[in-house]
Amino acid sequence: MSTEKIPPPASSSSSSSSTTSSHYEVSKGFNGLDKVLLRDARGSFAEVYLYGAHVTSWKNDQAEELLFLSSKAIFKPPKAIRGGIPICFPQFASFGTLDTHGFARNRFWTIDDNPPPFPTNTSSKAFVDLILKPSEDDIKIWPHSFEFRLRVALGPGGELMLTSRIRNTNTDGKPFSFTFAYHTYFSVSDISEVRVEGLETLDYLDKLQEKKRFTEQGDALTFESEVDRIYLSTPTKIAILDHEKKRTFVLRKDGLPDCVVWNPWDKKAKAMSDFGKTRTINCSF
Ligand SMILES: O=P(O)(O)OC[C@H]1O[C@@H](O)[C@H](O)[C@@H](O)[C@@H]1O
Repeated sequence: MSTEKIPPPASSSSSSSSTTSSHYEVSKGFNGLDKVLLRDARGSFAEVYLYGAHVTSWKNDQAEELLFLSSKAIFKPPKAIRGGIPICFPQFASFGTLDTHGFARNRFWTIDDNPPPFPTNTSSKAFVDLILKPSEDDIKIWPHSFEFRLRVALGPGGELMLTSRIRNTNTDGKPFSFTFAYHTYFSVSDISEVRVEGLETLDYLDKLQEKKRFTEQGDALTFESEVDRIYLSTPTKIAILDHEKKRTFVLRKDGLPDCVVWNPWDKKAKAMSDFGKTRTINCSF
């Protein structure tokens, strides 16, 4: 994910650290939960809670926050954090028997300082590798053994890069299938001023109409009421244009064909005790 923008001036913020590596710092966050801080040489920043491997902040080199994090977010297990980037695994939404969006977003992940090498080397100097393995209780509700490795990195231009590697470690060699999403909440100024480009002419399942299939007609997707759709077979590049902020989020993805666009609008947002406001657009892959 990256942004293109005409930036206003802003000050930078700092946070005290308790552990450091050459690539990240570990610090205490809300309710004493551990969080990892990433900073690059140009001043871009990301914050990742080990609870859920949840990215809760991504700032550009002007210290502008790019993700929405609800002011009412509850940083307390087993509740998932509202905003940022929840990881939905092994189930997206209610596509299965597990609780909505699976359990990875409300488990404690650990830092993996010795991950298997990546096929291509990234030039990032600010990154962290996290890992989740199922507990015995997890295996009772989802009977598969796995290793989920997530790398969160800041790219050379301050881009936020997430890479997931999921390995089947079932001892009997049994395959498993899963659904997965980065459930990113982007911070936008006024949702009525936002357009999403790259989804036009595509088919989508409308979750507000019993997942019926429709074809997107407009030049770009705009918002006038609640939207909750799964766009199918989407391109590798999608853009979110925020006219008021004069900012464009450019989303690039690989290996994740579908794209979920969700905005709860006022009524649904108010019904969620941990939501706060609706100036957000949720794009999940
Ligand atoms: O409240 P949760 O479990 O984080 O889910 C938030 C939303 O997640 C979206 O992906 C779903 O399409 C919505 O229907 C849902 O309300």
